[in-house]
Amino acid sequence: MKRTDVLSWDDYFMGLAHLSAKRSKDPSTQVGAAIVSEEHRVVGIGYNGFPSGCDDDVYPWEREGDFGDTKYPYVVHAELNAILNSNQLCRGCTIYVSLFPCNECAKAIIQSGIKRVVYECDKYADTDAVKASKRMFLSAGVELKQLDHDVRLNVEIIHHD
Ligand SMILES: O=c1ccn([C@H]2C[C@H](O)[C@@H](COP(=O)(O)O)O2)c(=O)[nH]1
Ligand SMILES: [Zn+2]
Repeated sequence: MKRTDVLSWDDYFMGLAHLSAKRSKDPSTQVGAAIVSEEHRVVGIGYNGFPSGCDDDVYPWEREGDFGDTKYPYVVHAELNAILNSNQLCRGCTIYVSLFPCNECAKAIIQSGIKRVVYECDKYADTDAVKASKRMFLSAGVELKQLDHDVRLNVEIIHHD
């Protein structure tokens, strides 16, 4: 008899987004994103981190201070990295993202033709950035779906002798 208690597509791809987030060096918020086609093929994945060539031991991870001394002007968001890393057009795709996209990511998501956003955490829902995102997604007809549960990953690395 076949197994039936398998991961749903949504949990499977949210799990992939979480796996990607595990690459993030951001000490406070690690975000992962996975773009998936209508045929359930992975088109791109990403996490939040500094651009290539910008050494993450040199650039700041601070949240507060002068703007240029914080991470904010430098970090590439997970969603944008997933779009930039994509191996085909994102038109009609779904993006799975562990944190609701900010307004800058929302613009990139809409312009790349992504039609659906599946997300988990919405901890910045009260910010102007996320309010602007939701406004743009609504105008652009992008479907939003928040998972009603969290996908947890326990990745264990077992070293051989
Ligand atoms: O749409 C988004 C919004 C934020 N991020 C990244 C950018 C930062 O690295 C963190 C947020 O850091 P806080 O310390 O929680 O302010 O999340 C993203 O990848 N995508
Ligand atoms: Zn963003």
